[in-house]
Amino acid sequence: MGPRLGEVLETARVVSLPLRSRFRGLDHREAMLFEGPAGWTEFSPFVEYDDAESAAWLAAALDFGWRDAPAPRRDSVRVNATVPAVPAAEVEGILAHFPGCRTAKVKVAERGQSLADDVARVAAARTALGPEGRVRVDANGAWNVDEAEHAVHALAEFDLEYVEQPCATVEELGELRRRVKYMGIPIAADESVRKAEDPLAVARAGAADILVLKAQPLGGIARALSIVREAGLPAVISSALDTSVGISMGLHLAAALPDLEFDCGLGTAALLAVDVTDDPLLPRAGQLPVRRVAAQPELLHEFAAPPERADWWFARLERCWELVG
Ligand SMILES: O=C(O)CCC(=O)c1ccccc1C(=O)O
Ligand SMILES: [Mg+2]
Repeated sequence: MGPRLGEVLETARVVSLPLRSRFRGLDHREAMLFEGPAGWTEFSPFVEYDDAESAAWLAAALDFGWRDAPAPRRDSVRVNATVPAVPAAEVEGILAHFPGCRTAKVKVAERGQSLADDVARVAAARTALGPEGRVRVDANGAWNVDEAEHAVHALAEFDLEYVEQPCATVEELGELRRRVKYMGIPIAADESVRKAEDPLAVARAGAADILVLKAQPLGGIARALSIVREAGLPAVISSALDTSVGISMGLHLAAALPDLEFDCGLGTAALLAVDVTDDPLLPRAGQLPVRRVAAQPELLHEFAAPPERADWWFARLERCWELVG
């Protein structure tokens, strides 16, 4: 079945990849990569996540490295451009890294910024994409219900495709959804799925119209597929700012879904200044091909994390290994 720990340790490497712009307060992305019989795989919970939460990411990494992914139902996946909380003047430059993407996801509600910053950034994205483009926003749960309602009103003129995780809790999402329903702007749940004790609670409460799913935090492709099946809501598959190896895991999840009506947040390799392969999963003509990715030894070496960071990741791997069981 699964590997022995020694087998994982044999190929495991830790990288620290510079980002093109700050994202989630980061300017480098650390990730652990290792190779199983099914191919290269990625274990990259954010460094502040505790072991219990990170164990699901390890289960996903082991699943993708040691078991074949489900049969793909499509050979390419349309992706959105991901726009970090940059000044409006930088939006065009970001979008240029996502050639052919008709959809942009714009980060909003960044700490230290104002609603006017969000309005300017979203306006820039709408101007760049034109009236046929699709613009969605992601607040990562930062607004309370009143702030979210106010922001939705301020952003509605840019014709939003949906608002992702406007508030932190399922109750707040449900309340906001009732308040803005008349405007026809759907609510998507992200953290309320991937960080919740019960990922189906938000669907059961009728608090969201769309689920955003990430393969690693949900424990892998099979578990994410069963959440979609049981929730009965449309799904958007997204990355967690993974390397191209982790993106490939998300792509195989997106490719296995019976229905995929929204563009997926899997174009984020474009936010990295370097990757672990010289054939990265970068959007072309607004899409990614569904394929596996091999990490290249010379890039793993060139962008290796400092020794003390690698030691930290190996210790984390061993602690999470105990929890996965
Ligand atoms: O969905 C996307 O466009 C990219 C992924 C993304 O935004 C993201 C990346 C890392 C951590 C959290 C998130 C998020 O969707 O909140
Ligand atoms: Mg999100």
